[in-house]
Amino acid sequence: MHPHLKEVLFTEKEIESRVKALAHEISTDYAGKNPLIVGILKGSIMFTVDLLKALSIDAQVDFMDVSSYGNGLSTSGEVRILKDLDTKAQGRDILICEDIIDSGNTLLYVKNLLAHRGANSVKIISLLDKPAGRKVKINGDYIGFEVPDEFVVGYGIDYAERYRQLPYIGIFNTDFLIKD
Ligand SMILES: O=P(O)(O)OC[C@H]1O[C@H](OP(=O)(O)OP(=O)(O)O)[C@H](O)[C@@H]1O
Ligand code: HPA
Ligand SMILES: [Mg+2]
Repeated sequence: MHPHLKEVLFTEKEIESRVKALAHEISTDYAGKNPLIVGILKGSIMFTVDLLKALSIDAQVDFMDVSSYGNGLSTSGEVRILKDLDTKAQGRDILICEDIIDSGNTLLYVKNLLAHRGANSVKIISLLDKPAGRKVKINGDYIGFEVPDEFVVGYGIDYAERYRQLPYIGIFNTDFLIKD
């Protein structure tokens, strides 16, 4: 375990098997469709790639970069688009692929935006759900794991751009907070 973590929540093996089960569910539910998987950068990079590899249906992928956390532990509440989709949302079955739903601000914003652009359907898949963090009413359609009210890192998820490379997910030890 990385020395800046308090605890490992999900091992590489546990993540791998949960992602495969989610991919199986998606492949069944979207059979005969060609969903557009929209990965939200950067936290969802590993999850989006692993999910895509495990799908048994045709799908397309695109990315949006939206950010609201900066380098801190709490959301600014203001969601900014840093990179928009290259693909038209109009008429598509969109599956937004996230690493974590915490306050819900990011997903509420992205879901409304894509629905406004005339998508045929917009659903949410998130590897992690932190219900205790919720500030707005939004839920995922597919969830990998529930997490406690702690700041988690690893498998794409960062604190101040660190720990994304870890193949497992754990609780960040706030003794290692960067103070300025
Ligand atoms: O439900 P919320 O409170 O909105 O939090 C969830 C979002 O926050 C994180 O992204 P962040 O803004 O840190 O960007 P990053 O993915 O590039 O780290 C995370 O990856 C989610 O996208
Ligand atoms: O628990 C978290 N960890 C990292 N980034 C986050 N963005 C929202 N919640 C979290
Ligand atoms: Mg972040």
